[in-house]
Amino acid sequence: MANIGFRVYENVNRPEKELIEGFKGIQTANIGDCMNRMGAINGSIRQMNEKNILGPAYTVKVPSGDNLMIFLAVEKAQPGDVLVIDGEGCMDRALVGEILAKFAESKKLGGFLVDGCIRDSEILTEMDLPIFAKGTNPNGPYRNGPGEINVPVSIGGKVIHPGDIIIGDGDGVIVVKQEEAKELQRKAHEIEQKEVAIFENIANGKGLDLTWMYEKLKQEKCEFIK
Ligand SMILES: O=C([O-])CC(=O)C(=O)O
Ligand SMILES: [Mg+2]
Repeated sequence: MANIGFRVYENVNRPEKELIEGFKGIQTANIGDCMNRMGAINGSIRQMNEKNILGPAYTVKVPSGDNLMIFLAVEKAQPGDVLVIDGEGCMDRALVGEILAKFAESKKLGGFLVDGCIRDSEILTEMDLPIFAKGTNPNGPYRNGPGEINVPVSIGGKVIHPGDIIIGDGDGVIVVKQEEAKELQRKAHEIEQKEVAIFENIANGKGLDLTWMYEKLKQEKCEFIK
């Protein structure tokens, strides 16, 4: 009988490195615009140290305030993997601190995305390892388990599967399925090009084309009052 709630799936279907690297330098906002503005996780999980995150999800599900399985996940993850930790959004104690972060950095992991809190934050914010979390709390975690590794997790309103591509910058985090990555990269580059033209027009004094806005106002019969 499977030990539901306390188990480790050891194999992860990771995307090719080149597929992941295709997102380098693309703003999350532009990727999100190619997903009908539906691709981001909740903004309560934010960048803690100005380091952008990019890599395949290595997921961990832990009970509120317990990090036993996070130690195992950091031990087992591969270089580049992003530790995606479903900590049930707990704000009452931290799940990751200096020890785990330095261990992860020594293993060249891709960073932490925590639906929960971190601590030792003055050190973590100085590190090169990308860290995204909901907040900080000096209360440490328990280390009792249970927990699951490489199961689908719920992070900020989105389901994240092991091997999904995690892309995060100062705006927040977008989650992309491997099979949709190539097309999104192409579309996001198109948006970048369009925006280059928009900014050129603004800079050259040509203003901003607001035809779409006036059409919308007309359609909704917006009233102008003198
Ligand atoms: O003690 C813990 O498990 C969390 C922590 O502060 C660290 O990783 O440094
Ligand atoms: Mg600590």
